[in-house]
Amino acid sequence: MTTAPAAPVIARTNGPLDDALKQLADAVGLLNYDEGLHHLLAKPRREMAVSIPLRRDNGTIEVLSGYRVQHNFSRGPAKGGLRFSPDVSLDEVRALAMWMTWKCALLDVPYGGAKGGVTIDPARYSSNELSRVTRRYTNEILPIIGPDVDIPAPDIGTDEQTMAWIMDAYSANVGYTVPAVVTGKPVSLGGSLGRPSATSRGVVHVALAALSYRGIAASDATAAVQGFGKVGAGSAQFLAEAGVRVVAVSDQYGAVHNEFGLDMPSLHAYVSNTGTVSGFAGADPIDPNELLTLDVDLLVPAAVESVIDATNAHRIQATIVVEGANGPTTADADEILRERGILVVPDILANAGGVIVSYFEWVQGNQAYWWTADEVDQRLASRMKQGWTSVLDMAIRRDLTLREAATVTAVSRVADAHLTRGLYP
Ligand SMILES: NC(=O)c1ccc[n+]([C@@H]2O[C@H](COP(=O)([O-])OP(=O)(O)OC[C@H]3O[C@@H](n4cnc5c(N)ncnc54)[C@H](OP(=O)(O)O)[C@@H]3O)[C@@H](O)[C@H]2O)c1
Ligand SMILES: N[C@@H](CCC(=O)O)C(=O)O
Repeated sequence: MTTAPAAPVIARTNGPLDDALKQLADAVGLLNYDEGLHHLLAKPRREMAVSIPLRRDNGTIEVLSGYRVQHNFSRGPAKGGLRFSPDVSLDEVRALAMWMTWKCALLDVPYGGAKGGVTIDPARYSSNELSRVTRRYTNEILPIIGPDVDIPAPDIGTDEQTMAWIMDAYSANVGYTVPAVVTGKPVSLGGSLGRPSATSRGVVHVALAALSYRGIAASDATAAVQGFGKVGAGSAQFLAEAGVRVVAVSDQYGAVHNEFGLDMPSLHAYVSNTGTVSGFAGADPIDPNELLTLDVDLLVPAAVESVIDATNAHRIQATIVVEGANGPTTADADEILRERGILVVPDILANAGGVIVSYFEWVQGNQAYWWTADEVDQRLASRMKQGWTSVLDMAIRRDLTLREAATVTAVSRVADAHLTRGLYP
């Protein structure tokens, strides 16, 4: 068993579901949809809540809570990550599932939206315990997942290994090997090259486009990145490779700052869950809450929901916020940032790189030829740039924020699918 980490220092507000519903209501208003269609788009199509009994390595028994919410599958199988975090609740998973629907529709990936979660702090459990939790969770949600039904992928607290366990548990149950039941699995089991870095690369593609739109050269730009996991660490690294001066990064327990730019080659020396962020030569520790309000050109929240809220939105100094995380900006804060002229590149566009390459992985399973890492990166870049251009064009044409333009585009595609299929009640 791993050592218990120190208590997190960043406070979170609740209410991602309220934020997701508010964004949908705004889009429905702009699209002039009736109440019935609004209701259809707001309500998840299917939800499952499960209990997960776990015998711990020390012999004691715990019963954990798990969820899988399929918000929509009008455009294809449900799709979305599985989160292991102590903050997981049914409402959080509902919000995340809805955002997956809009993300897939916006980037024209032929999936609906889903999300799963287990209320657990993975840092406090051994790998064997996490394997048992994942396998039992998979067995419980087995009736509603499958390669053409709902396809999980990594999210907070889960990774390639978690996907391998899901694939194994699912395959053992059905009696044959089903790689396409998950994406984000190891390459040795049919995973795609470039999937681990896809979300971060996508974040950086749109971040560079947003900097250019605001007339800021990458080589003159500074950035701060909150969260140093699968999305945040890669974002910091790829921004630095593009010439951006990354002056601060943080994780759940600490943050470091260097006004001359963090020494990214030492990035891999970084150690998480130690109570401090380490491994950055010449960097000073700062309060992680301060990272969000640093005077930088670009802020990339890449950790959890609701970190930019009404209490700190007035103090954000960045010119551009690129949402690497899902739901990092509350609805109240969004309004404040809009009034202050801060450009917010919304999550459903900014962090779509992961699900785009998940789709490549899912499709490649049936192909004779598998794309090289360079081919994956090129295809990803082209879809992200296309997504950025179409959202920006619509925002300018209709005088909308980027979030409104993105949500309106996505919601109208999902509504069209419902109406064309004749699912409208
Ligand atoms: N993975 C994907 O493919 C993907 C794709 C699209 C969007 N996303 C979204 O991106 C975000 C991050 O996901 P991830 O996959 O990078 O997860 P991850 O690998 O588990 O990393 C999460 C990071 O956030 C930090 N963190 C957690 N709680 C925090 C808090 N309260 N304040 C500040 N930092 C905190 C963690 O710190 P510790 O290391 O100290 O725990 C860790 O550095 C989530 O919103 C996720 O939904 C992920
Ligand atoms: N969890 C990721 C990836 C989803 C996927 O690849 O299915 C997201 O929020 O977009």
